[in-house]
Amino acid sequence: MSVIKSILIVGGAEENSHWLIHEMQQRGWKIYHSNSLNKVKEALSDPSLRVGLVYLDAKLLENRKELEKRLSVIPVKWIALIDQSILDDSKNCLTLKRIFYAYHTLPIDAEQIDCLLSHASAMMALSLSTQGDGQLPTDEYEMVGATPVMHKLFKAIRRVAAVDAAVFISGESGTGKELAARAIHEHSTRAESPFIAVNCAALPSNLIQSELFGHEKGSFTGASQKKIGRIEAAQGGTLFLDEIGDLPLEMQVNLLRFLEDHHIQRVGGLKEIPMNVRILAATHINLNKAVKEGSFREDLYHRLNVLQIQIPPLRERQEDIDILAQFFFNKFSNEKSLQVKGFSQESLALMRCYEWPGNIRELINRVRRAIVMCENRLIRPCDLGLERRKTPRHIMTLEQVRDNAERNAIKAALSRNKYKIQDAAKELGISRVTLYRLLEKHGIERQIPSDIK
Ligand SMILES: Nc1ncnc2c1ncn2[C@@H]1O[C@H](COP(=O)(O)OP(=O)(O)OP(=O)(O)O)[C@@H](O)[C@H]1O
Repeated sequence: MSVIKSILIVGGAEENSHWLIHEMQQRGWKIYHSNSLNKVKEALSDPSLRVGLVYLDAKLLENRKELEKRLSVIPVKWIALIDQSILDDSKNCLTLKRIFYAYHTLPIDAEQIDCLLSHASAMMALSLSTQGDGQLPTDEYEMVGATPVMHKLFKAIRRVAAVDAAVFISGESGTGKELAARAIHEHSTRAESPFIAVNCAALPSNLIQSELFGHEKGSFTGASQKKIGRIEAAQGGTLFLDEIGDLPLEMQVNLLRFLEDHHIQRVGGLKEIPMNVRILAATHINLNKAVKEGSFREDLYHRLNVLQIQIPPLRERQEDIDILAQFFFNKFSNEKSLQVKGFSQESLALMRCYEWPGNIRELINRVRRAIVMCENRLIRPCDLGLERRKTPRHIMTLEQVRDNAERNAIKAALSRNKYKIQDAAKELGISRVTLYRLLEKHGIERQIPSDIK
């Protein structure tokens, strides 16, 4: 699931801050609001606080040094809410650059702020995790994601977790269906009871009945002991039926019967055992199609499909790739005493435009492999096995083409202007702050020019 979400909001005229607080609460953030930087004690005791929003007006900027001092001791990534005119003063720009993760010019666009907050929050959690305090850009179920589509997913998970109906989780292989199922369980009132995952595709056909429903001693050759089945093991908790589309038709009938009357009978047993189990099911195949083709029972499909959760493929949330790659890098890099510090810009760029047919599972494998194979400070495309997979120019998205053009123009302007930010920005027709932001965005190395040190 997403970062446990708390924000500290500082300042703002009453009506503006009320509106902002309301909008952010709607999007699942927990808010601490203070009119003054002196009164943020309560927020500081919340370990999930990773990001702060401050209305940076001319009054606050009057005592710039004091402001910088106060902001920098609060361990969050700061986002400034500013009037466009603040950028006219180069000293303001410096303060923005030094202290803030990002800024947003008023009026507020709640969607954009939500997105900025998610990124800042995830980046803060990443820095914390690299400092070794074990905090990650996730909650305890380790679902990383800062994009709007992942936000929607986290919200949906919380919503379905609050009720007890069956949930059908769909998504391509390796997208995180099981992780989502665990998150639903952990957020539900059943969290203290067992979560049992069954991969229906991996059950040997002759043992499915006994695996799911259990058996009594001596009920068939080899049944030397009584065995509790997976359904019974989930008593009081949640049963996750993965790859449900692979369940043979005859087993589908038995499962349906259990879903309808909430009782099971062990193989060879006579007793009807009452069950209290919540069912979550998933598949990567199109079950609608399977129903039409007759390989999946329609009545069972409707029983399982009361609520739906759809997990997006990785290629539809490219903006999460950097965070995910860094997350897995942090997770696995202690496997090799590390010379390796992270990813080269080229690797990150290639990862962003790669299709990821195996989704997050493939990303994990490639990052793990790269950590082992890498002989340099930074992981290169060849370490990831992505060097020949560069998306050919003719199928680049417009966004990628724009990105490349932007990066090249900035590099050329910097080099023409001897890396002087002010001159390069002037030539490019943008403010210095914008140029700093773009350097950060494209990971372009820079020298701090003497005129703004
Ligand atoms: N959002 C996420 N953040 C971090 N790790 C993730 C995320 N989603 C998935 N993973 C990791 O990716 C791997 C694959 O996830 P999972 O097994 O849940 O996928 P799945 O969709 O159930 O796969 P399959 O269709 O093959 O059963 C797991 O190691 C899981 O921990």
